[in-house]
Amino acid sequence: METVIDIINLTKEFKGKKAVEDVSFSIKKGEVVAILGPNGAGKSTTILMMLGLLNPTSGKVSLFNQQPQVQKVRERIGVMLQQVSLMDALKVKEVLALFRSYYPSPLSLEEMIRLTGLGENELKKRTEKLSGGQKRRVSFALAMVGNPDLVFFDEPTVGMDSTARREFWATVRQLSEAGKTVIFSTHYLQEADDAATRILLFNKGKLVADGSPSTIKQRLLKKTVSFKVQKEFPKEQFLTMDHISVISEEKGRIVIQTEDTDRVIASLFTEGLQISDISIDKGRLEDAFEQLTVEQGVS
Ligand SMILES: Nc1ncnc2c1ncn2[C@@H]1O[C@H](COP(=O)(O)OP(=O)(O)OP(=O)(O)O)[C@@H](O)[C@H]1O
Repeated sequence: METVIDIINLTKEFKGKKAVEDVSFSIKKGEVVAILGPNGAGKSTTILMMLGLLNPTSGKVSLFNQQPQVQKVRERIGVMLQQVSLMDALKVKEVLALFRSYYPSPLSLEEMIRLTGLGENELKKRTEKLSGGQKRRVSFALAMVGNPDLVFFDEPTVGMDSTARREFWATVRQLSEAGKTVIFSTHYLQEADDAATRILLFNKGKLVADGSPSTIKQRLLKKTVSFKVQKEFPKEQFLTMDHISVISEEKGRIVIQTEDTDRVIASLFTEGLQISDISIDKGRLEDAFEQLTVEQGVS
């Protein structure tokens, strides 16, 4: 599959402070990639360098095997940023027509409407009369106007209601199926889990995890088996088992952290221990995210 983005040892310093440090990854055609991380993690700085809007201190970015500033590359990129600024005096339809005129082979107006769900009503409105959610729809349409092969969405669903969100992600899926590459940043972890084929997790300027949502979850979620015991629990013996990482006692229950809850249950029964009130907790993505961004350095 064609490589769309190649980032090699990318570093950005602001006044000697590293905002992005030695980040490398590549993205292939058709991937839907979520860029996640807490405030100040380096997401925006990385995206701005990918777009060629900020020069790296060191390292290299290439889009479609060329520098991001090259005009032919720019024509293949669509961007929707957080701050939507539209030309106030114009109607939505006029703004769309104006932007269409900038591109060599733009989408038809009908196609833009179909993709973004803009209604006749909204098209006739002046942009300053739009609600926040409607403005984002227009901004989405403008990102798509040049029929781009690569699209960047910065926190795309902020201000959208749940229906608009669902529609937006359904459209993103269609775009990916049509071979477009999509990169988005979000603070909604569930959204990254649902919509992305891959998650890049940033923390303190570094890329701390890179993988499919399920791989990341599998590696990071704290899965536990907990239960009550009649007699003393043979902790030392269980800690020697390779599928068990931590054993603790909480509120009169033994809690075993593990990557494989099935094997823990099997081991408990093989040992013939008298246990009761077993509970299995598969962990939550939100917690995994917290854990990862607190504990640094998981890669
Ligand atoms: N133009 C700038 N000048 C100085 N420091 C900057 C500049 N832009 C970003 N930084 C710093 O670089 C670090 C990374 O910022 P960045 O905006 O990339 O983070 P982010 O992950 O996008 O955060 P958020 O989720 O809050 O948007 C922060 O410490 C920030 O203060």
